[in-house]
Amino acid sequence: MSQDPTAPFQTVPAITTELINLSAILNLPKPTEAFMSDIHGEYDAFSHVLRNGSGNVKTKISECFGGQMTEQTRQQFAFLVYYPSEMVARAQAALAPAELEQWYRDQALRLAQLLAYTATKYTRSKVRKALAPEFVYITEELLFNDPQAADKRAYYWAIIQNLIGLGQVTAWIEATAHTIQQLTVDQIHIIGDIYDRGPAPHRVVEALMRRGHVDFQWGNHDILWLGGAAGSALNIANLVRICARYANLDILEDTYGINLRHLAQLGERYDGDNPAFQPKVSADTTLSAGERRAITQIHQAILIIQLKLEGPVIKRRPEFGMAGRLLLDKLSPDRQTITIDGQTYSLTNGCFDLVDPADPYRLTAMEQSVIDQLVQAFIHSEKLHRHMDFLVENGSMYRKTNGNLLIHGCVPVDEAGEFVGLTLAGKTYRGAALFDLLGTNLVKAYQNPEPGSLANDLLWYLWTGPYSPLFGKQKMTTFERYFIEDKAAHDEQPNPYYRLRHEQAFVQKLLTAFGLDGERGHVINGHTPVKKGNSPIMANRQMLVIDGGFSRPYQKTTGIGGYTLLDNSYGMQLVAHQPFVSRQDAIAHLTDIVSTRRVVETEARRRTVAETDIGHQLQVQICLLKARLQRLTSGQ
Ligand SMILES: O=P(O)(O)OC[C@H]1O[C@](O)(COP(=O)(O)O)[C@@H](O)[C@@H]1O
Ligand SMILES: [Mn+2]
Repeated sequence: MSQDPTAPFQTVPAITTELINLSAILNLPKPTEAFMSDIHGEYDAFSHVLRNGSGNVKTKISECFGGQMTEQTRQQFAFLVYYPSEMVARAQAALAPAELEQWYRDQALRLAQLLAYTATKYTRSKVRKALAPEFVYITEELLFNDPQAADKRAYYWAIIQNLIGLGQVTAWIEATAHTIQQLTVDQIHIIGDIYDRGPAPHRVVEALMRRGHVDFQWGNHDILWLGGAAGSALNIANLVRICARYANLDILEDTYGINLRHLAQLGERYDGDNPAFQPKVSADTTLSAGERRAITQIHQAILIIQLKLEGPVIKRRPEFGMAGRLLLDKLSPDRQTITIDGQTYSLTNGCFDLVDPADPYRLTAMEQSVIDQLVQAFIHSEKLHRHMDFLVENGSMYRKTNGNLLIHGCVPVDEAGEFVGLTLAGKTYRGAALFDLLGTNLVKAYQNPEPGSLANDLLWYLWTGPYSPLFGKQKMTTFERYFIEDKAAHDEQPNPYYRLRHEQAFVQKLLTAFGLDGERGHVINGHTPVKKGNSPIMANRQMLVIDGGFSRPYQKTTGIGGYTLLDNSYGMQLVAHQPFVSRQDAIAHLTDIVSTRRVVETEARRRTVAETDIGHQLQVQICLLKARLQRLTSGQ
């Protein structure tokens, strides 16, 4: 049971002080929340948005310094807050010693002023926790003293002068810039899909671990990795395939210590030039011809393992309703065609030599040993577990926060908008119950890896099952996308949710079904890139789709980088981002990648902490403390 936070306050003075403290907090402005999703391993782009607080740092600078700065100065100063070490290095390289000293003084003063401005929304104790411990004393002195006050001026400047003289100013600038980043956005909500397609998901997780104040809604791609760590062979086959597809196998080998040598040996059985399996890389890739060839081979080997592994799971779990995905047994004897749902398609780029027509789902001895070794490597990767522990501990299938519902994919429904779901042991789980069932099983499967158990099989269902809220489509046409040219066969049929989510009544029904206020809440979704020309704001502003558009391979579809959402005391704003080129480029050209802000909701009056979930908890504590005070003062 969680501890009673009012327990330490038992005497009249202690209760009185705490009551004053809590009531004051309730009156502070509501802290800013940022919502991001579909980061897909693009660490640099994500880190940029984290550093600029979805454009919020720049807004704070404008508010704090008003007309004092030119646009160029403001931009340079903003970049000092985002990338302090790089911007300091730039100044050091460009300025003569005397100019540099002046620069340090100017920047230190500005940073202290901006920090004071961003800190006004918070209690002193919260600000102290956000300060770098080694500079707490100095920074507090700068924060709470006015450089303009005559009697304090000399003291104030002496602190800055000493920081410079003692060679600490650079470290202080870096620490303070990070504190400003942190205070500009209080809580970060990630609506899923940190992993896959991009090169550095592990760095995204590590950045979030460092930063704290973060929660996740698991995305279907995150589930592949969570499931991998829990020993699901199918999840592993899928994620290794995607790593090969996007030339990211080094995440496995170098970051997570998963040896792919056996898989590469198996790959030698395949055609290194098969066009359907060439890695998807940008034109400026540094892959050698040999690497390209090896990846192409691995890609085929692991897809065939995946397709074979699907057979037994689909057969032992008829309740998953996935018999339509049994495809290897539908190949023609010559492997030139396949018949799906009565329609025969010719196959291109086939690679079925290791598929035994008499027993198509049987793994060869080598395939079996490759996948067994991979499963062991995933279960025992210490670093992977550290990252997945963080995702499990701070994550969930959905989240209700300050009246809003956060979900990666969808709430599965039928054409009429009625909730549908998974029937297990005669019981049908739909709506919130479906999420709860899948979430409980996920944690169970993660904590106790048991390949072949229902909980373990559900990890794969979450990735691709027809009623998986994280997938949201009727089927995943992976086989068809590799081997059939006819695009009609690639259709995955999105759940009717994606049509209905444009309607306000439907969104209100969802909110109510999850125990939220249908009139006031919002559903916040990730998962589906917002295509060029489409609006991310639907259902009379109650449905917000914020695929961050970080994924480079998908930027052709979105046309822009994508969206993030900010919710502060004034209301909600949707921030559109341009594609991010690179960290070096952003710093060299001071490009912010924030293009436009669209107001979703404006509050008639500024919202306070009292109107947030935390505020409601504080109000309960206030009631308890008042009752205790009354008992003490009335002598009961
Ligand atoms: O473009 P890729 O990487 O081949 O992936 C396509 C597959 O990804 C999916 O869209 C799932 O990934 P998302 O969660 O990113 O949408 C599948 O529905 C589809 O089959
Ligand atoms: Mn997704």
